[in-house]
Amino acid sequence: MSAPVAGSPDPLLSVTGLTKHFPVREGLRRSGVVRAVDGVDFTVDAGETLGLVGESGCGKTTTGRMLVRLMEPTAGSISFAGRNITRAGGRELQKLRQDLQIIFQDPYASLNPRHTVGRIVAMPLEVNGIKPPGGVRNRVRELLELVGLNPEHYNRYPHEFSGGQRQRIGIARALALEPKLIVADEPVSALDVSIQAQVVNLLRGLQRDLGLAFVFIAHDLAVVRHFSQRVAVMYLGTIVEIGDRDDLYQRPQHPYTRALLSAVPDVTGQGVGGRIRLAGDVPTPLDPPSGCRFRTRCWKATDRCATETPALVPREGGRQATACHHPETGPLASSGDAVAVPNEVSR
Ligand SMILES: Nc1ncnc2c1ncn2[C@@H]1O[C@H](COP(=O)(O)OP(=O)(O)OP(=O)(O)O)[C@@H](O)[C@H]1O
Repeated sequence: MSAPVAGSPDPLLSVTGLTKHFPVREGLRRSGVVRAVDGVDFTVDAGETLGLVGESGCGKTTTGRMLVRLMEPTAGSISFAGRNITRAGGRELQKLRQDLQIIFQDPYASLNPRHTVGRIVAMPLEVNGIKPPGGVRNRVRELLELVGLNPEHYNRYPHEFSGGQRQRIGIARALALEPKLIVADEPVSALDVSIQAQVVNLLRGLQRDLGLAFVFIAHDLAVVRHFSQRVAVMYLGTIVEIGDRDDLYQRPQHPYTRALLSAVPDVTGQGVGGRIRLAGDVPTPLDPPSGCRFRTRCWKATDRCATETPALVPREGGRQATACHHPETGPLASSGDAVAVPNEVSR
């Protein structure tokens, strides 16, 4: 297990060896385990955004849910504001839920259709017995305004709002308890592209004005780039690369990060980094490849990659860390990288 990398020595959130395995059963018999998250380490500073990116199924949502303790980790530890919260329960967990909030991908599914917007946003205050000085109603109106909604719409129902407005309602609810950190799980993926930028800008403004920290989960590297100071790239339950945003986008060292970046369209419709194309499907987390999990799709893989699991090694003066035996060193080409095909490596 490596130490958390590339953050400050006094982070708000620190995660070490975080693991979630889901048992798979056939009848009453346990037949295997889904290694959804398999020993991840990272830190988040107060007021900072860490972007968590990777393809579908790599363990982003599971990680996010463990952070806010909606899911129990199988192993590893989570510390928040200097306290180990991995097994917090009872009143400690209730207090923690005020500091740590989550915004979900599908705003509609997370809003009770039978409750008015006012009631939805007021709910966290009521559940926690918080009585704002000017009253709950005033505080809710303030929150609606803060997220760019009309406070006069207090008595409307979720179905009367557009997708972007519903996500704003979810954000207002998350802000009600004045949290220190918000896990935003694909908060714009379900929205029209034209609305995505508005919601991302709202979150950026809140981060700046309220000093909030975010773990911003997305599969889209372009979205993460606009919002994150640091970025962690996940593959099959592990972090393969983490670093300062500009370093990571300009000089990605892990072949997987390079491949992901080359698939991000730029304004010309070309990949920002050329034409690396990943071969094959993501292997199943029920039976991940030995050694480096990316090796079955990697064009640089050697026999060593099949036998030795690469650790997340700090590079670039500690600002970036990469789990790869054969990291790239140069900047990402602006265009024209060869289409990459993996070596024949046996599993
Ligand atoms: N309750 C569960 N039981 C069994 N397997 C699960 C469970 N929840 C998630 N998984 C599996 O764990 C792996 C990681 O899932 P997770 O939802 O965390 O990935 P993700 O990166 O967030 O994907 P997406 O972008 O599609 O949401 C997947 O293979 C998923 O099928």
